[in-house]
Amino acid sequence: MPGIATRSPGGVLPSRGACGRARYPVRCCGARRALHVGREDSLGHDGPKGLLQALDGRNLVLVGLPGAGKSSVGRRLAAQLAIPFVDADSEIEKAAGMSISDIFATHGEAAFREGETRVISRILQDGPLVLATGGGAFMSADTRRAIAAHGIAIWLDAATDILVARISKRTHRPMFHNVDARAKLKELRAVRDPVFAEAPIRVVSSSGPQERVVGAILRALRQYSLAAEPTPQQAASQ
Ligand SMILES: Nc1ncnc2c1ncn2[C@@H]1O[C@H](COP(=O)(O)OP(=O)(O)OP(=O)(O)O)[C@@H](O)[C@H]1O
Ligand SMILES: O=C(O)C1=C[C@@H](O)[C@@H](O)[C@H](O)C1
Ligand SMILES: [Mg+2]
Repeated sequence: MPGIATRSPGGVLPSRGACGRARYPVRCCGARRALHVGREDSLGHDGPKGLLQALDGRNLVLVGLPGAGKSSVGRRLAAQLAIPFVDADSEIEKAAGMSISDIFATHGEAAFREGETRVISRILQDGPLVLATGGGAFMSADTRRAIAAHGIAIWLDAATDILVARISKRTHRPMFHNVDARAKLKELRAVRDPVFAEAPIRVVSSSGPQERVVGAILRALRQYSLAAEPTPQQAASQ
């Protein structure tokens, strides 16, 4: 789309390993680390530093339906980890110099999607950071590949009733203009959930304090990193 600039060319980014699962240097204190999973201190004994080390500079990329909490929970997650937070929708609006509603109205959805893929590809190169994607971003195979190469996709999922309640308080998403929010969400869910399910981590974005969802993400990340195979170097040092 004219007007949506990227600092780097779009397309698939150089891979650092298929989904990266087996390449995180994670087993720094071996199985003992598993004891920390599920405790109140979801960051574990060595706090954000240890988790970030385990993630090896990868971005944490929130995906999920509109209203799942990608932006609001993502901002809190980044604050806890003391890494930058970037919202892809806001970056697209900044790059285009207009709101998403205006992009849809002026250029159409296909042009928005092209711009979205390019902008996300560019942001992923600036990690480690927490990236909140737009609700439809993960549907792009190019974007999924770029996320797998540079980060970990975390599917924030929520019950339809919860999403409807959250969405009906907002007016800034063109997809929900003049339509029945529940029907639209069901339609989106049918198409998108099987694709969101490709994300290696799924966390339920329940109602209640957003900090609880952040805690659930941190525990899931720790579990995920614990499940990874140690690199040969780590195995040697254990
Ligand atoms: N866990 C939660 N508990 C209560 N309210 C929440 C929770 N998560 C998000 N919300 C609220 O739901 C609304 C939608 O959240 P948010 O904008 O973060 O969703 P999103 O996934 O970024 O949506 P979009 O794809 O449209 O950008 C906000 O008003 C936010 O405060
Ligand atoms: O679900 C979607 O397709 C969208 C969600 C928003 O985050 C925006 O990216 C845009 O409104 C499209
Ligand atoms: Mg958002």
